[in-house]
Amino acid sequence: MTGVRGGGLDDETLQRLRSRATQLLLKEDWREYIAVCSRIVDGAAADRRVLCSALAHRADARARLGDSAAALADCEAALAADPVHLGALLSKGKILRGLGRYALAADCFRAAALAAGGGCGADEARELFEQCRRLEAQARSGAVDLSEWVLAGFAGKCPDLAEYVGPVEVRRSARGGRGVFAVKNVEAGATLMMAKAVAIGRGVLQDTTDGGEKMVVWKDFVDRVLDAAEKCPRTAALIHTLSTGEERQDDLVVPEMALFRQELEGLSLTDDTNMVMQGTREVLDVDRILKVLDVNCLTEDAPAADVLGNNGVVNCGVGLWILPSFINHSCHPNARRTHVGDHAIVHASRDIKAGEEITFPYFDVLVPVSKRREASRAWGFECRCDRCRFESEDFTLKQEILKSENDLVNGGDMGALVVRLEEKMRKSMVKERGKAFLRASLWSAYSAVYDSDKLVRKWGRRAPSEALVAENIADAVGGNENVLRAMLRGSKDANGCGNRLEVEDKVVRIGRATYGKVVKRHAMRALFRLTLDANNNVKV
Ligand SMILES: C[S@@+](CC[C@H](N)C(=O)[O-])C[C@H]1O[C@@H](n2cnc3c(N)ncnc32)[C@H](O)[C@@H]1O
Repeated sequence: MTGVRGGGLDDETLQRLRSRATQLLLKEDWREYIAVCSRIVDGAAADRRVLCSALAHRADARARLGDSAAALADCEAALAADPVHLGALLSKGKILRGLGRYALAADCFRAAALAAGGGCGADEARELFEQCRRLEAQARSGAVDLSEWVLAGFAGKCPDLAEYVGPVEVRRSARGGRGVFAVKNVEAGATLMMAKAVAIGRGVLQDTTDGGEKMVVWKDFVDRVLDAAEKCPRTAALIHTLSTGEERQDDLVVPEMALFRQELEGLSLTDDTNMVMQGTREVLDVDRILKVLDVNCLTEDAPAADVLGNNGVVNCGVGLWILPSFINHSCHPNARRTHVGDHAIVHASRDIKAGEEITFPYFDVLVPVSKRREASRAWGFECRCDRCRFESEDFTLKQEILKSENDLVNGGDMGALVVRLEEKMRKSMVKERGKAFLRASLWSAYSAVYDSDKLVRKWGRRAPSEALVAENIADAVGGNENVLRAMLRGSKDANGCGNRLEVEDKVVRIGRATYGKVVKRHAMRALFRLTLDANNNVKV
């Protein structure tokens, strides 16, 4: 005779359901798997052991589908029945880790390690406990070291990263709407924030890819954002804080910083924030999300972005990162971002003073002011940064700037252009910052000279050295790969840039401003090699 479980499942049925669940698990058919687990849960109410493991398994599957709230509810139900259930503790810890609640996750893994004793699961629990402690420290300090991974040639899984909100605050910006501001002085290279994407769309595209494949990546990405917003009220609330591009700038609400911190529960939020958290499900429709994505998506191959660890694969990567979405554009930027897996790390690309607005370039800023104006209009705004104002309003230089831009378009001897511009700047006593702005704008003329042995022979003595120009631009426009490459090349004959040690220091400084302090000095050399090897059309 077969035994009958309290809730009505006999042994034979239970065995059948378990075999079915194993098949579905192997096929990763999570929806069916959840349905089978639910049948076991419903039928095994009186058998605590069976009930708890079915709940823990269902929690795992629900978490895989992104339904963290339902997954956590399953874990709580299992732990209410058996507070030291190993599977439920591990599942709960993993879900909390995924939500960035590292301290609570570490508590679960500690309890799981104790529950496992020396037996099966103990090593995994201890390892997860250590990982969550590391992530918790990262989330507090932002201290990350990617050096080992870089030195290993980005082999293996990319390092685990936490979310981090550094010394920054969202405030009203003079550019209109909101912007992100430094709340204390920040050194070039320092991490300002680390954000995990709400969702990412990636495709490995051929060089010849047409728009169709990109559309598939985009559609897939949009579906993921919609899914994430539907399943998680916090994600929906965060998306709701972003601009759709249709509001009056003055109507845009400045969100509380607490909203961006993962350890949201436990913090006291103002009524405004609570209202945002509670009221978003109703107002966050597909149409609104699409508009938000239009204004706020970042692409991995954009200017001011480095992707670490893609090992040269041609990638089309688009994503939504909430806090970085509040960063405005400037042609005189002070920040860059590094993409590691699904995380965007934003760092200072030059020294930033407390109170200064954090900006990164939305488009290539090593081009003349007229081109930048076109690009900002395509984005739907008029850039009025100090560099744009200097280049469009300085009366003494206006003619020279126009002529240089024309020469650039029409081709010809770029050496003559560079020497004439340098002469004009010298005569007009343009300050170092102004020189940097103009050299950055006419960067393609300068690099055409440095790239050509013939032009260097012809104009080299009258044009400033490559390293000197690179250093000058990096001081004003911030470190970036083009400037770094020029500094690396120019440092071999860095006349005017100091002795060997001084030049080496300058190279490292620009390297740090370009890649951030997440890569230490000894590992930066590997990135320098990649920078030098990269083909010439690498982004800013
Ligand atoms: C990713 S959002 C940046 C945050 C936005 N300011 C807000 O309040 O939500 C991009 C939008 O910000 C505005 N923006 C960004 N940089 C700007 C700039 N330099 N000048 C004027 N508007 C800018 C534009 O409306 C742009 O479409």
